[in-house]
Amino acid sequence: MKLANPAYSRTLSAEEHAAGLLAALGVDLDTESTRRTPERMVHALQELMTPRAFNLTTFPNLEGYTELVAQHGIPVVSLCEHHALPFTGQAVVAYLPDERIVGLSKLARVVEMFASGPQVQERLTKQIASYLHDQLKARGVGVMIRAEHMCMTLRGAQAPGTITLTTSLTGEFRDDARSRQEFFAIAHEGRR
Ligand SMILES: Nc1nc2c(ncn2[C@@H]2O[C@H](COP(=O)(O)OP(=O)(O)OP(=O)(O)O)[C@@H](O)[C@H]2O)c(=O)[nH]1
Ligand SMILES: [Zn+2]
Repeated sequence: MKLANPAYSRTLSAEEHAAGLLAALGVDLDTESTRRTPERMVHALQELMTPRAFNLTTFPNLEGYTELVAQHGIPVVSLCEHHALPFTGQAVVAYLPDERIVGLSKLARVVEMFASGPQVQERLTKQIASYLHDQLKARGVGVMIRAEHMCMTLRGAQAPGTITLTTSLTGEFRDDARSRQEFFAIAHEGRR
């Protein structure tokens, strides 16, 4: 990862920037333990910002399954775009199939795809729902995320234990009161 900075006559590598940042904050980078810290820091951030590639495999809904399909406990690991600190939690993803059903593992992969990189929880939640709605041509998609933001539990407000809950509903989940109720009942049932 190269970061261009017009203030420099050449392009500094992300590693050099990391070393500069840590040194400016007073971290001694001249010990056996910290010598490779800038490199590790860049790799760690790259890991958090790079989603794994996958195919969104779907199958024909031959049985005409029309009820809700829901998955609980999908891990959410993302970076708050305001502080570049992690926020982590779990997602519930549900959809009402029409002509296609999705490979179940793909729900977790879609969450990872949008969670990778700087985010806000509201946008993440909405992106997952909109993407699945469009790709599956589902009758409805519901997403609920519960997450802890390190930027407000470890520092700043220092409010450990706070959990932020966001939801995004499309199609029948948004427009039909019964479907919406069913989504929320199922989403809260899986609460851990
Ligand atoms: N809406 C939303 N806000 C977020 C999210 N992640 C972090 N934030 C908030 O972004 C805000 C940034 O506010 P600032 O006042 O600029 O930052 P700050 O001075 O570090 O504020 P404190 O965190 O209150 O110490 C904070 O209130 C964070 O809690 C998110 O996913 N969604
Ligand atoms: Zn933050």
